[in-house]
Amino acid sequence: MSAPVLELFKLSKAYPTPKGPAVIVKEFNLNLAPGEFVTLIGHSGCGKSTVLSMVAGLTDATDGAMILSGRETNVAGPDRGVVFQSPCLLPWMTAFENVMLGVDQVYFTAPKAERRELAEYYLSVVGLGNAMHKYPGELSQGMRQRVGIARAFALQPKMLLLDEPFGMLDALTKMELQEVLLELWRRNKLTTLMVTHDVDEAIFLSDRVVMMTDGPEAEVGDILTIPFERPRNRAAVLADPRYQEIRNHLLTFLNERSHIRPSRITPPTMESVTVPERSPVPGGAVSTH
Ligand SMILES: Nc1ncnc2c1ncn2[C@@H]1O[C@H](COP(=O)(O)OP(=O)(O)OP(=O)(O)O)[C@@H](O)[C@H]1O
Repeated sequence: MSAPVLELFKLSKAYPTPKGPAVIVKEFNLNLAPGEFVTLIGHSGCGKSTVLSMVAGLTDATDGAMILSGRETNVAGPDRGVVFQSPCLLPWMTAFENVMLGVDQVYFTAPKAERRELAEYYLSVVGLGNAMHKYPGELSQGMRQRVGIARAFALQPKMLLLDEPFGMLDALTKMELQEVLLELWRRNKLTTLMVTHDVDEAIFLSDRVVMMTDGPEAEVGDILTIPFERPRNRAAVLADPRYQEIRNHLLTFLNERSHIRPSRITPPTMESVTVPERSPVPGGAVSTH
């Protein structure tokens, strides 16, 4: 088996408070294999974004280690493309210019024509072939998020990090952009870590879904492997009898088991880096909010 692209070992984050440190995430362990698509789900405020932000190098870990492609790191870099809920585009620049901003910085030694080609290619792939010279104010929210996705892919990072990228979109646009993301991910084989509140989105997109325990001191509570073949067809996935079982497993965790801390049951050792994967069990509700 190939070496993991990302290894998180006992990653922890605490914020100072007048009453002492507030430990948000404690000893978070996870490995991502090359090209793997992993989603993080958990209750609101449990620390999902904190984990993603530490992986992005935007938040310092208080403890633990993060190894990216075999090297320990704790700073941000163009090897990780990040997409947030809102793409934060510069309003005085066109979609193309917004994408070029990052491309010019990362590939400053490449000829201008190649850099333009890169930006144009990814803007076309996300469906903005005819709108790339429009300003953010002239684009819908879904189109702006397409720019955000194109911008992340155009940097050709080693990893893609997504923090609820479709959280502000209507259901139809969300489904369209999930397909766009999956197609880009398939073509680029990018190792991806995504935070979502949407259980169905997690199932449709992921190879594995990581369930976080409730905060404070949130950790990996359970991991479920999603067995559906790729490329995935939404209708076929929804019609698969395993779909409801998987969904129920995730919802049962969120409703009944997210307060249970595996590390307090099993002493934290190197072995606990790989949380045992459980078979689906019945249960049920809708999202992690
Ligand atoms: N700079 C900070 N200082 C103190 N506490 C913080 C800071 N940033 C985040 N927190 C706390 O860390 C906890 C986890 O926040 P985080 O945004 O990671 O959760 P989340 O699971 O992504 O939430 P949501 O699903 O609602 O987006 C929250 O209780 C939050 O208040």
